[in-house]
Amino acid sequence: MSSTPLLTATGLDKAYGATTALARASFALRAGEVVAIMGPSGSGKSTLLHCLAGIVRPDAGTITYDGRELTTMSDTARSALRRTDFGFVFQFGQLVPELTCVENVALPLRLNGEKRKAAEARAAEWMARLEVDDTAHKRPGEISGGQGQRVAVARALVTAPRVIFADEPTGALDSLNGERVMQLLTDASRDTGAAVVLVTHEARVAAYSDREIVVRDGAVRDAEWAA
Ligand SMILES: Nc1ncnc2c1ncn2[C@@H]1O[C@H](COP(=O)(O)OP(=O)(O)OP(=O)(O)O)[C@@H](O)[C@H]1O
Repeated sequence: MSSTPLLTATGLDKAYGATTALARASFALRAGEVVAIMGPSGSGKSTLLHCLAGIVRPDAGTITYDGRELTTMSDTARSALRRTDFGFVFQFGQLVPELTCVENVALPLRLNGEKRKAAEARAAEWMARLEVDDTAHKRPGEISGGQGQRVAVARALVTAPRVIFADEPTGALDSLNGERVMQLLTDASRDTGAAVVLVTHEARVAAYSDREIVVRDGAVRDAEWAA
């Protein structure tokens, strides 16, 4: 491959007690590409995503992001990196119920020290982009599931991350809403140059990616980066 990967994982092992979640899993992601992680239930997809995002520390193996070794970084340094360089979209319950939607979208900017007005102005731009500007002053409990996921995508994009990690982002949505979320997410990532790592078991969702990899029994089948 011509371009150097932005994020590389090599030989990841992870066990939870007697359960092996990852076994010599390897993965590489180029800047700006959209990759779908597929595979059977329990095969290790979410564990791989969480390791790549610096949320779970693998038992063995290395993860390099933009020249930095994630596995040996301090927890503080990894948290800082997650806030500045990564965005996250999960399946459920990720919005803070007490905050309005615009406050939720602005939250990552506020955590990075931005003033409320500027943060909410930028949040409002992303909400318009994701076609949920009408939910700005509602709370998450007052909007639909599809709107909630689009608010979550706006929140993931608001810090201009280089990588967005999405774990079953359409898993709780009907197919029409799911497709809309995927279209808006991938359009926005292509415009901003953010890479997307997406866990899904739905071929229809994976179809929005540039490339699919398959996890089986904790190992990755990745034709493109195979030695
Ligand atoms: N926190 C945990 N504690 C104990 N076991 C875990 C934990 N997280 C994952 N596992 C186990 O590790 C294996 C891999 O789980 P993982 O969630 O990564 O799979 P998955 O492919 O994402 O599954 P699914 O498609 O069902 O979400 C499974 O056997 C799972 O039960």
